[in-house]
Amino acid sequence: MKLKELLSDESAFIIGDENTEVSGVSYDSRKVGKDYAFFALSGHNTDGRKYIAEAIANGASVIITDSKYDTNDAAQVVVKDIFHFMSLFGARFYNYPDRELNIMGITGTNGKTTVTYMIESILANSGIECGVIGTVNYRYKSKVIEADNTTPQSLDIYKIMRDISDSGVKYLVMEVSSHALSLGRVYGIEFDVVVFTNLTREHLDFHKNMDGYFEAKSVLFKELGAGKKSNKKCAIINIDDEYGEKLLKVGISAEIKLYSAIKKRAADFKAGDIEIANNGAVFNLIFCNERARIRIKHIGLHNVYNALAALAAAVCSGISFEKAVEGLNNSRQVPGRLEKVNTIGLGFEIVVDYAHTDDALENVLRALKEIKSKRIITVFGCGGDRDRAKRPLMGKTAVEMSDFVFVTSDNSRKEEPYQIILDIEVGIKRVGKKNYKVVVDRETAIKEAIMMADKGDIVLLAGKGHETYQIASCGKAHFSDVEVAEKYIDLKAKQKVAVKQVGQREFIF
Ligand SMILES: CC(=O)N[C@H]1[C@@H](OP(=O)(O)OP(=O)(O)OC[C@H]2O[C@@H](n3ccc(=O)[nH]c3=O)[C@H](O)[C@@H]2O)O[C@H](CO)[C@@H](O)[C@@H]1O[C@H](C)C(=O)N[C@@H](C)C(=O)N[C@H](CCC(=O)O)C(=O)O
Ligand SMILES: Nc1ncnc2c1ncn2[C@@H]1O[C@H](COP(=O)(O)OP(=O)(O)OP(=O)(O)O)[C@@H](O)[C@H]1O
Repeated sequence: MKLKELLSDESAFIIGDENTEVSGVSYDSRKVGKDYAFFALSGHNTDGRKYIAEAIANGASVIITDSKYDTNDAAQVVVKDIFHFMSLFGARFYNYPDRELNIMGITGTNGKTTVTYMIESILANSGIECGVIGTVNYRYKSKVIEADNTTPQSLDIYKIMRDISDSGVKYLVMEVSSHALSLGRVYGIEFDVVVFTNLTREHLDFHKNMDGYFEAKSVLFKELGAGKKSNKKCAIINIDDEYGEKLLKVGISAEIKLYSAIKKRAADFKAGDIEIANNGAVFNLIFCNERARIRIKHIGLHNVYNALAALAAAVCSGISFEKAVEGLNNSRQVPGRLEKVNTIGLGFEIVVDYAHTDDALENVLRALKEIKSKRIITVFGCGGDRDRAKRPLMGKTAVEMSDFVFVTSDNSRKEEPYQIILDIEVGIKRVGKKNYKVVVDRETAIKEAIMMADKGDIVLLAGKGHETYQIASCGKAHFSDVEVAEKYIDLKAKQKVAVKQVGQREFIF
């Protein structure tokens, strides 16, 4: 493909031959091959411009930058907004795979992953295969790609979309993070259905304030309908959330469908008569003249909202209400979201959940409180190099809604774990609670929680969910809450047997 075929009417200043051949695209010099176009992105750790020489040495024929670079060894395109330009370039390089797919984009602070899994189950129930891009992984057919980001860079999205479409799959369900929206990772992608789940405090290290965070999310809705696809587009909004209401005012030029559960709002998809049990939730779902009793295996009111969002997205994508209901009722467990660990008959429960905001923690603890348990023992920490302000809020929520809390580490990254815990303790001390213990090492904290647990208790391991790693200043090491829990469940079971045996012997002699 010639460079000039990949350029369009965006403002771009070309230095060199526009007939230069382009055989690949990359924003990472280490992945550049012969005749690649290299995008020199300014990053948060380093500047891609520093790697231009390496990219050229690896075979780059074109360099794309946002300020002129001194070289005669490759053609150069100087652009104003490199992230937007990269997305449009990717669309042309991969020949607009988004136009061949029915794409659902899910955004919001919490629930994105769960909703994508529910939609995947609904589609599967209708015999429809779909690709999924999200926090847990990127997958289609039998292919599973490890996820570095919830929403990857535009070039990666276009590459995956091309592969998905070429494999014969027609649907894509994608989580769209606020970072992706701010950094142009989905710029120009032609979505068919977009969903807003909720907006609560998160990522304010990046967005500065809630207005900035909301602005980022609203981009997905403002841009819906732009592009070449002629089919009807649909925006699905949780109207029980105050930011859902705000979203209605941003100017959406597509059909809007609202969903509501507890607040008696006028909505297209409504849940009523909600019953939360310890094995799931049951509720009535009403859409136009249709009504169904839904039984999902996911506990908690927040999952009723997720189910409404998923069903609405599926129906707006052409799935019949009846089939969507059937699929929802059969939707599978989401890895690391209220995932139960087998406690081999010890009489208490262990639940692993990805809650890493105060709102998510509150929702999960509320869901667990609805299941009649003796005590709730929570293990949690907060991530390093990320939004500091949520730490005391999570501390407060944890001690107020649990019987006992182990405050520990969770991806401390370059920060000192104990420093993060001190921030958490600020919130705990503010409410004067003493029902907690600091155990910096996460494995030890999980062990202590399991050893403390007794019949009828629930141990919540919050924050890491599906993750199989722990990131600290020394690097990334394998770590899984589920595996660690299983290890100490096993130990506790063995100790119990040993105690029993000792007891029996004492009885015999
Ligand atoms: C803050 C942020 O968005 N960072 C993303 C960004 O990395 P960065 O800016 O740190 O990149 P950098 O290391 O400074 O490098 C700058 C440029 O030089 C290039 N480079 C670098 C080294 C080299 O040898 N050669 C080379 O060409 C890099 O490829 C890059 O293009 O570009 C990377 C490649 O695409 C992303 O993986 C990375 O996400 C990091 C891992 C991250 O943690 N991002 C978070 C904040 C994020 O985006 N999260 C949201 C979800 C949030 C949520 O809802 O929970 C997400 O969508 O994932
Ligand atoms: N609709 C919801 N409202 C509030 N909290 C929720 C909701 N759904 C899930 N949660 C909580 O948020 C956690 C993350 O859920 P999920 O992974 O589905 O959301 P997400 O938006 O994909 O999050 P992330 O972007 O951090 O990956 C869950 O483990 C649960 O604690």
